[in-house]
Amino acid sequence: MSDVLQRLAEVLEARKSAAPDSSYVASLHAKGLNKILEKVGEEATETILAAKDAELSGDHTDLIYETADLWFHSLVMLSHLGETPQSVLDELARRFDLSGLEEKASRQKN
Ligand SMILES: N=c1c2ncn([C@@H]3O[C@H](COP(=O)(O)OP(=O)(O)OP(=O)(O)O)[C@@H](O)[C@H]3O)c2ncn1[C@@H]1O[C@H](COP(=O)(O)O)[C@@H](O)[C@H]1O
Repeated sequence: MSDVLQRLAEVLEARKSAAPDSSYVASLHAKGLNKILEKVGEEATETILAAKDAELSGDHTDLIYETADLWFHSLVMLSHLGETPQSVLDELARRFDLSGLEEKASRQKN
């Protein structure tokens, strides 16, 4: 796993037992899954709008910023449910390996 994801996952985990008023992530955990999902939804919408603007303007600053917000809140959601970013990376790796094998098999057929 990327070092940043690993370190961030550790902080998010620690925030689960922190006092709600001590940090933003602790306050999200205290408010519960619905609040976290609301934030994921909001950030997804903001990312879509930023992508549309990026295409028109060629400026990707907001696109990167909003995507970071979306990834971050998705990580809080995973952490709240007892999951880790490593599980998602493993799934992506599994699909990547699978598609690599399919590509090889189709090359062998031709
Ligand atoms: N990466 C982030 C991160 N990205 C975004 N955010 C917060 O996510 C929120 C984004 O929501 P919005 O854009 O809707 O802003 P808002 O209006 O302030 O949010 P709401 O009042 O609507 O909830 C902002 O408050 C940002 O500060 C983050 N907060 C924390 N982190 C990381 O999480 C770690 C733990 O954070 P704390 O729990 O705050 O210590 C930090 O060390 C950072 O590494």
